[in-house]
Amino acid sequence: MTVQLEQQQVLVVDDEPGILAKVSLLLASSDIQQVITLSDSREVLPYLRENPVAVVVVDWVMPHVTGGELLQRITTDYPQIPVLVMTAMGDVDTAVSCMKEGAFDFLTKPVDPNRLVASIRKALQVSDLGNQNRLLKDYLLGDRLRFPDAFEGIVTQSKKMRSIFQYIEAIATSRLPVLIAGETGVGKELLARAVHRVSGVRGPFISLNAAGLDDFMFSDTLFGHKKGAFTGADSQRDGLISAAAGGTLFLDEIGDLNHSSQIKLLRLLQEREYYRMGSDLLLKSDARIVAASNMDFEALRTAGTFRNDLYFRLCAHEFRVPPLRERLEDLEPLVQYFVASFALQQGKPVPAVSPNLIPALSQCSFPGNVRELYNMVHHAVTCNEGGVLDIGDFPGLKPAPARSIQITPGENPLISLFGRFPTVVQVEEYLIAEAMRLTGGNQTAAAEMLGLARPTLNKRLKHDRQ
Ligand SMILES: Nc1ncnc2c1ncn2[C@@H]1O[C@H](COP(=O)(O)OP(=O)(O)OP(=O)(O)O)[C@@H](O)[C@H]1O
Repeated sequence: MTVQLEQQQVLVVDDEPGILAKVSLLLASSDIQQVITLSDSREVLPYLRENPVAVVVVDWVMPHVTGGELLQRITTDYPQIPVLVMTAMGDVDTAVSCMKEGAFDFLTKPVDPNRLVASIRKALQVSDLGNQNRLLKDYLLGDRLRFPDAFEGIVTQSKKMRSIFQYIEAIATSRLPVLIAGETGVGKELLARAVHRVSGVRGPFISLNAAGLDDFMFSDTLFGHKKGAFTGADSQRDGLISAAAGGTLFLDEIGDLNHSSQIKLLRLLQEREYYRMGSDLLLKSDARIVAASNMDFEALRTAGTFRNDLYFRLCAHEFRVPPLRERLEDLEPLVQYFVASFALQQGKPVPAVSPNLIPALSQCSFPGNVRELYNMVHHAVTCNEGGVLDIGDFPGLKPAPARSIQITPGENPLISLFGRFPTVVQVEEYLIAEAMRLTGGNQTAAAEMLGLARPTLNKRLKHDRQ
């Protein structure tokens, strides 16, 4: 769950544009890419309200809002953001007062480039660690979600699923791709929609299923084409990537993508740029990519059918949705939810669910996962007329075998002793009788052996004699 350095924004504030340009260049050449500069200190607080900034570097002396005032506001309102202060006044008093106010570091102008880069790197690490700590704390503190509405319609009681919800919240502000793995029908698309909702982007959620698309179909559907690009291209097509502007592009069945399409997708992910078919005009995309597949990527990569570089681009954030058979605690709430919604759709009273049904369903392996259960319940509710949904409403479903424990006498000393597995009362009686026998009837010694008070043993013996 690490927050990648690539996405961590460094905000540099100085009223001298020349210094801002120098610092940007220095940081870019030191592989710190996400640098935002502001020369008007009045814009800093509004910017922080809207953007996930990891580190702030401020000049101490600035018109309008001074570095000191900013430092105070940031350390109060955003205690998780380390603030580095730069100042031309290398005096001890300023250094002491800004460190007292909670600055992360203090750098004297002209700033030594190596020292500045080293200090920002350290601050980024601290910020990243802070993020992880907060996430971990949230996780340990329990089940709380910050955006429960985003997960509405995903029915679950599974801890594994709740951890996925928390992971989705943790990566919400990142714009890096997300890869969702899991068998068919586990709910990958539902979770992709949750990623979209939690991230709060304004654009739409656009879905493209890559299964069975050849390179031409994939390119045309995703990137669109220019009018006249090929026979039959009577008008321009914008493509789904254009439709997903400012939103999320969900690429389903990504493991099916052929080699040429993989290269085009890789370019889109690396450069955030693409061409419509038949056009030389380079277009930009800001859509967030969420991809899903029910295939085993390790096997695909080993077999050479899926490019390693594309995989590593896609899996900046990655999670696996467990199959239904690994979260059987979800069976009952899902059945109840589907029964109620299908009955409502069909204008029927909601049938009761027989207590035998869930144990019987628990025997199924559900290769089609929640989708398979959905279809089974749909069929059962449609056919049911008795008002109670039972095993008979599910073709081929067998009752769960009665729970009987077979123990052979040789395997268990209790069975050898009692002839069958004894009850608690039988064991108590046996223990008391044995203690009395071994102590020659001495109740005090027997009570001690049994861990009982003597009056208790006495009472038990009297009771047994009655
Ligand atoms: N936890 C859930 N609560 C309610 N409905 C669910 C849940 N999980 C899955 N479903 C339903 O099951 C069906 C399959 O879900 P979805 O399409 O998200 O699965 P998928 O993993 O994307 O499948 P595929 O790999 O075949 O594309 C949908 O009708 C979805 O609404």
